[in-house]
Amino acid sequence: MKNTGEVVLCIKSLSKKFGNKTVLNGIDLEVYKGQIIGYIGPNGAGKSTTVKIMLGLLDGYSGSVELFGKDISSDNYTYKRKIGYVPETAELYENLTAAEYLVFVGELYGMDSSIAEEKARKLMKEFGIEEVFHSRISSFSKGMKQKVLIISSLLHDPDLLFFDEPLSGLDANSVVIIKELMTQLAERGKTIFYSSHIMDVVEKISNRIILLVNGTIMADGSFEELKEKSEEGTLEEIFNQLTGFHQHKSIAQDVVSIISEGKEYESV
Ligand SMILES: Nc1ncnc2c1ncn2[C@@H]1O[C@H](COP(=O)(O)OP(=O)(O)OP(=O)(O)O)[C@@H](O)[C@H]1O
Repeated sequence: MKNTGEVVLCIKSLSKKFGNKTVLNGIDLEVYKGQIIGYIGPNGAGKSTTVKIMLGLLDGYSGSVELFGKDISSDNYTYKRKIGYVPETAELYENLTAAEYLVFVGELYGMDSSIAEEKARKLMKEFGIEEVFHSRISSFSKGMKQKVLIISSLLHDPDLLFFDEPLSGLDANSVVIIKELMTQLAERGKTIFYSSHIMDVVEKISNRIILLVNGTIMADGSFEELKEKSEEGTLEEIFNQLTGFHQHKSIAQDVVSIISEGKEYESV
């Protein structure tokens, strides 16, 4: 996909092994300011591994990763202040209150604590959870924890956002807010790397979709471009076609018959 905008992220020949297993196999990628990248692929394809490398959480890779024009291996982590991250599974400090946690995260990003607290309170209000600002996170529902996580990724106004299944546990109203939020942030020049298995959301909000299979980029383009090439209707169908998966009916049938096997034994 061609774009003449400012390059925010540049990956060259990125490979990563865990033991003998090659998880990323020579990835080349340029991402431009204001893009919403739908980063998709089967379980175990290497999506989280790529994101963790870009965040400086994983090393021992080959190739190069540049964020905001600087190689992350030679930068002294100042680039991290421009990044927001919602991990797929997060360890929140649940003994802290939301206020304590968000101020702590804000300070990690170099924010003044009173500014972080004020912004955090306002954002909690927007997400409808202001009344639990001073409650311990351990008492929150899954969706409330997810909202705190999303707020913690946005508090410092990052330029690049990594969202790994950010809608997990959110109710339908909140999902609409986050989708709209992503669109508006991208319009303001923020770049969003959005990793998800919910294909209809990826299809609607991404202006570029990257499909990773076995550590290799198998498709890269707008939804319309992928649709044209694969001659399929929805992103879910394109995904199944490009990953060569057509056995959903027979697998479901096998599962149903395995489940009913126990019943035959019982009735004997
Ligand atoms: N720390 C690790 N040690 C060994 N193997 C790992 C480690 N982290 C990931 N892997 C392996 O690397 C492969 C890619 O994992 P990764 O988490 O990047 O996949 P993913 O595309 O994010 O998958 P999912 O959609 O299931 O979240 C998997 O086979 C996984 O088992």
